[in-house]
Amino acid sequence: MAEIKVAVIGASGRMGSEAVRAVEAAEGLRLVGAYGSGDELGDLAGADVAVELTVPAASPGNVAHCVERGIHVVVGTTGWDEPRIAALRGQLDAAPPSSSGTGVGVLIAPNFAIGALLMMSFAAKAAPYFESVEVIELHHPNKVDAPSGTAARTAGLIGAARDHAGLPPVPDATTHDPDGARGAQLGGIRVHSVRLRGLVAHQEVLFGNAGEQLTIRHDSFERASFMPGVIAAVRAVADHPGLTVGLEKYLGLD
Ligand SMILES: NC(=O)C1=CN([C@@H]2O[C@H](COP(=O)(O)OP(=O)(O)OC[C@H]3O[C@@H](n4cnc5c(N)ncnc54)[C@H](OP(=O)(O)O)[C@@H]3O)[C@@H](O)[C@H]2O)C=CC1
Ligand SMILES: O=C(O)C1=N[C@H](C(=O)O)C[C@H](O)C1
Repeated sequence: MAEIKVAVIGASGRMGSEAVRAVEAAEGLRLVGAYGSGDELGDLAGADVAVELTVPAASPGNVAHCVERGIHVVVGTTGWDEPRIAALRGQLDAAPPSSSGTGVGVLIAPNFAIGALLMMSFAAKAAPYFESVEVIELHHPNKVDAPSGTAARTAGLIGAARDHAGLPPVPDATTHDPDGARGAQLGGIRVHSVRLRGLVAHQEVLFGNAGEQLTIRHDSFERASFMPGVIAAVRAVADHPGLTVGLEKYLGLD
C-alpha cells in the first residue's frame, strides 16, 4: 500500500501534538507538515490527508482550504452545526478531485474514541425504550465550546431515534427556570456541561422509566484514547469521497 502523506493543522494544541506523535509512529503514514495558528497552510506540503484539530472559529476555513486543493480532511474540531455542514456539502459537490483522482473525502468526527462511539451507538439503541433522557458531559476547564461536540451528536442521535419511534417529548414540568438550571435543549434533549480541573473528556447518558434507570458512561482519561481513531480515519478517508459525519460510519459501528 502506498505511503499516506499527512499534515496536522493545530499541531501545537493538546490534541494536535498528540496526533503529530501518533502519525509519526504509525506504519505507512508520513508526517509532512505541522501547522499552527500563525502559519500559512499553502499546499500543506503536498499532503494527501490533513488532520484538522483547531478551534470552532477556524475549522470551516481550514477545511475549505484543503477541499479547494483536493486534500482529504479528517476533522476532529467541534462546532460543526447544520449550517456549517450544509455549506461544506455544497463545497464538496463542486470540489476538484483529489490527487488520486477520486472525490475529496471529509470526515467530521465529534469523537475519535472507540468507547465514545459505542456509547453513542448504545444510547441511540436504548432511546426508544425510555420516557426520560438527559445528557451530562464533563470536560477539562480549558475547553472553549459547550456543549461538547459529542454531547450534541448524542442528543441528535437520541432525538432521531425517539422521533422514529413516535415517542412524545421528554416529560418535564419546569415552568420557572430564570437561571437556565435545566441546561441546554438540543432537539428536545437536555444537555448539561460540567467544566472541572482534573477531567479530560467524559459523558453520561441517563435514561429513566418508572422505577428504573439506565446509565451509559464513557471516560477518556488520556488523549491517547483518541489516537487509534485518528489513525484509522486517516487511513480510510480517501476511500469515502464526500462528507461523512461520525467515525462509526467508517468502522461499521453505527
Ligand atoms: N474529535 C475528538 O475526538 C476530539 C476533538 N477535540 C476537539 O479538537 C479541538 C482542539 O482541541 P484541543 O487540542 O484540546 O485544543 P487546543 O486549544 O489545545 O488546541 C487548538 C490549537 O488550534 C490552533 N489554532 C487555532 N486557530 C488556528 C488556525 N486558524 N489554524 C491553525 N491552527 C489554529 C491553536 O494554535 P495556537 O496555540 O497557535 O493559537 C492551538 O494549538 C477542539 O474543537 C476539541 O473540542 C478534542 C479532543 C478529542
Ligand atoms: O475538547 C475536548 O477535550 C473534547 N472535545 C470533543 C467534544 O467536544 O466532544 C471530544 C472529546 O469530548 C474531547
